Amino acid sequence: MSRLYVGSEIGKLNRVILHRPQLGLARLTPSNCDELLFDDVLRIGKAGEEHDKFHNTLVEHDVEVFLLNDLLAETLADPEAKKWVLDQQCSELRFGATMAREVRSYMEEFDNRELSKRLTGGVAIVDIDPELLKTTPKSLKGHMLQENSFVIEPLPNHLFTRDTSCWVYGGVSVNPMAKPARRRETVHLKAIYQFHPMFKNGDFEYWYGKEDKNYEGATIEGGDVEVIGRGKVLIGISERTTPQGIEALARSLFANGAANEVVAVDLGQSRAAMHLDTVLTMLDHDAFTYYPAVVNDDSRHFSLTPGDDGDVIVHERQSFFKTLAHLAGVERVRMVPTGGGDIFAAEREQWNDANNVLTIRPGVVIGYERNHYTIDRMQKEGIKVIAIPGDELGRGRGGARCMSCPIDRDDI
Ligand SMILES: NC(=O)NCCC[C@H](N)C(=O)O
Repeated sequence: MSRLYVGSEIGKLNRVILHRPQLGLARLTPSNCDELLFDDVLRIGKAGEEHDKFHNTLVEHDVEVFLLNDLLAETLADPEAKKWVLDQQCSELRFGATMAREVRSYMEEFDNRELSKRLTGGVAIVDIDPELLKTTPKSLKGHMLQENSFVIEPLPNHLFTRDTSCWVYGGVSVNPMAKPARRRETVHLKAIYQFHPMFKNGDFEYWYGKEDKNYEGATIEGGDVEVIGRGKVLIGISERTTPQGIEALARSLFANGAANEVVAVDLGQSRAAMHLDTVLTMLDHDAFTYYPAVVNDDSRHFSLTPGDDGDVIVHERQSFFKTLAHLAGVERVRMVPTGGGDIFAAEREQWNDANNVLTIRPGVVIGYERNHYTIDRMQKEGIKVIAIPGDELGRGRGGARCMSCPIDRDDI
């Protein structure tokens, strides 16, 4: 059984989960893309090519890649897993009893590969039979469907595998997502981790999100969670990750002795800086890239440490850069800011995920080639940047770090 363990942000990256988006992107239109958290419609073929380039770059650098649709299809081969996934995705609460039956029997006809594709890419009313549901006298929802309605909503943000689940040391958090457009993604990751042969008997813990319950406001998204190493974890308080979510994850990590300190940093609430990794990412033992307009030495931040009886002790700290040095276990940190032209260049490059690079070993990162000012600055600090195209993929507002979920990474 291969190791399931993520010991750091920058140690040698061994295995990741990616999602190559196709059908999900084909469903994006100008009228639904806002709701689906994309800023535009994409050129699907081009986005696929860019993703292949990212995938191949990882393989060339000795990283083993697993694709979400393959893992999900293999998971669905287990009848218990298939039943569980369909119970979740075709529930009566979602459709009403009659329509739930119709949708379920439609989905059950697919082979596992096609079912995986449809669960992630969505099913539109026109894919089934528009007449069938409209004329079902017992389904009120059926009567209300329009020609462009979805029966199973597409999940184009599965592209950002970092967010839906995140591995922290010897376990995983299957994340309760903040935005309705992403909540169903978690069902697929839960199914994979519970039933897929690679994970089913794996030696790992569940830190958070495993129970089938409403987590209300206690949301976490993996883009906010950075595993610094040496038992330290840095988490953004953001548009997506709440203080109560962080506290719950910290308690669970501490209860198991998996972490000894969690630092939570306030990022405010904005779409541009929706996750910590859109404004701050670790590049090397002592180097981070950051977007100073959102996160800087004055950022409000708190240290959570284990207290008595399972409680956490919270204390506010001063000087965020000193805290980063403390977390990284170094004397001082080198901070590489976004951009390098003027303030406009910095804002443009942050928007295009200049800070959202994927470190594959200390001092070596993968990032979008378009962010040349930030790349230049990183190179001047001795960081090796492997540039990939991302003009289409970037319209979903995520870069290489967001598009990868490490499941095996070395300690530092
Ligand atoms: N970690 C990240 O920053 N992930 C990017 C997520 C982008 C996606 N369109 C979203 O809004 O959730």
